[in-house]
Amino acid sequence: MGQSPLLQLDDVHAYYGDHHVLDGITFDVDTDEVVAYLGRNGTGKTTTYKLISGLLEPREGTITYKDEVINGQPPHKIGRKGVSFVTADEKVFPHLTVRENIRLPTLERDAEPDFEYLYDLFPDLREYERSRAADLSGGQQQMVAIAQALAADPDLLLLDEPVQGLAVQFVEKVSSLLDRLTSEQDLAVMIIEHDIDLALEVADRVLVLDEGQIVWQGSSEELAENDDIIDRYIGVQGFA
Ligand SMILES: Nc1ncnc2c1ncn2[C@@H]1O[C@H](COP(=O)(O)OP(=O)(O)OP(=O)(O)O)[C@@H](O)[C@H]1O
Repeated sequence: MGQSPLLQLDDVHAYYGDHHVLDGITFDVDTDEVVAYLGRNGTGKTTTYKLISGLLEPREGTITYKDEVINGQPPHKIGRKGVSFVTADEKVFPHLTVRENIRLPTLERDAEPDFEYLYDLFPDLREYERSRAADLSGGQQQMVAIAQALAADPDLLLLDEPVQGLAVQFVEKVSSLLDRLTSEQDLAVMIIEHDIDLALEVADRVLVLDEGQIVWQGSSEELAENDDIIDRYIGVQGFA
């Protein structure tokens, strides 16, 4: 018998009021893989992250993480089990310093983040560690948000459009960062990304969501050769 996946969603449904946003989604994520979660705006990708991280409860279906059903558990409990969610907005506390922001997830534990490792991943942050997050650029704030998520020593990192609106050199940094993280740690990453080229570059596997259903899944290589799926469900939304 093989090892069970890190994360399993089985026939998961989610609603906002009467709005049926996720209509029975089923997928697995294994440790050490980067999974791109693609689809047009408003199809339910962020909602899926909210379910996995406990911000929203599925109306039907099960979410299993490390062999435990986690539906309905509060976010702080799921966070302690190893799930870190980097949201697309409200990334950092602007009035806190970089170092204080990074420390936040470990405040209630008896542990300090491994600042040396984090500053080695993000050298800019060592230089700005005493600066208020508000004084940093958008790309630097994004690094703070990812460093903060990593400070919790996650097993599953959920990234929601991590390079949206950022400069090309930052896009390259995220790509090499994910390579490094998955080779150095037992970490699974899901990434919501509208830049299809970046998604295909960083991901091992791709899930495509449309109207609340997973309509395609396969390797990045398979998707790169499947113009039909790209045109129908993803479209060309790269950053010029
Ligand atoms: N808090 C909320 N209350 C009501 N409806 C919501 C709420 N959040 C999202 N929705 C709706 O649920 C649907 C799915 O939203 P979601 O944010 O999950 O999509 P998405 O695939 O992440 O989109 P995008 O790529 O634009 O971020 C959309 O129709 C959205 O308007």
